Amino acid sequence: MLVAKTHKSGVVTLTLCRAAKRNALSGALIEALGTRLDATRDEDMAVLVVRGDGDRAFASGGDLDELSAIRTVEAAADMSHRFRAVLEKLRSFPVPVIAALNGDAFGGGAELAMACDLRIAAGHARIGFLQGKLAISTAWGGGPDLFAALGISRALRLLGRAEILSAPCAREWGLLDAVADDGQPFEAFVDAYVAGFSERTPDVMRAFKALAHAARIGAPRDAALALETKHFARTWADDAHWAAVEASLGRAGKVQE
Ligand SMILES: CC[C@@H](C(=O)O)C(=O)SCCNC(=O)CCNC(=O)[C@H](O)C(C)(C)COP(=O)(O)OP(=O)(O)OC[C@H]1O[C@@H](n2cnc3c(N)ncnc32)[C@H](O)[C@@H]1OP(=O)(O)O
Repeated sequence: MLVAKTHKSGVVTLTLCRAAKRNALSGALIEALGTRLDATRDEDMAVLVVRGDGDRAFASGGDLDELSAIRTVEAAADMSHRFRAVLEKLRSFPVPVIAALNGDAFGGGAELAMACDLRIAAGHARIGFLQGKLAISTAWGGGPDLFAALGISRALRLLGRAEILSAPCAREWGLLDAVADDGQPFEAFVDAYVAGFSERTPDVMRAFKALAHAARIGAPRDAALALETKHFARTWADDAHWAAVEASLGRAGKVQE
């Protein structure tokens, strides 16, 4: 199995299972990821986690052995479109997607991480857009994602110098939202981080993701506002909202006594 799936308390986790090749993104692995994403998008969940198997790599990029068969401009463009289409499934996934970097995210692996909405990492993980070193540019939407996340100057620096950032540095730059403490087991770190999201109802997380996606694609303000109203009205009228209001008033009452 190339992409394993677990579902626990509102959290679906997809794991890239190619640790012997540092989760290098072969055509088969990318296709399996796309299939899993399609089969998962309507499940009842608050958040999706994507991670790699093992502790060396989240994903070491495109499979360099396999991709070496691609030698023409047309075939390269075709590969770029096919792989990017799968990463688009993450960008437009109906709930927030968290990339949990169990190890290095290099090249296309960094693009995969950027296609997710949030990134967290083990302390030893690194992020590197190494494409320039291989005399290529980004291919799967990671370039635009990186400029949006870091701004022109820092994104150009990372790409142009093919710099590798340590997890603490990537956190300082805002590429990572959280980094595991020294000695903290990775699974416990991920569970604790994700719990903050999985406490929310799936509908609320779908609403927030819709806004996040609108922001990512630079949707016109009118469209973003229409989305906001649509999701807000739905969540407002839902029983979960009124149960939360009751619970909140009950707590407030106790404080006043
Ligand atoms: C269009 C593609 C482009 C993009 O989308 O932008 C790319 O992604 S290009 C790829 C960019 N990535 C890299 O250049 C990273 C290459 N890998 C490494 O630097 C290292 O492997 C590592 C990730 C730092 C891990 O190092 P280590 O733990 O020491 O493992 P090994 O180096 O010994 O590798 C083990 C095993 O895995 C194979 N491997 C690793 N990465 C790839 C890869 N990207 N493609 C294919 N195979 C990969 C490596 O060859 C070893 O195989 P065996 O020798 O058979 O054990």
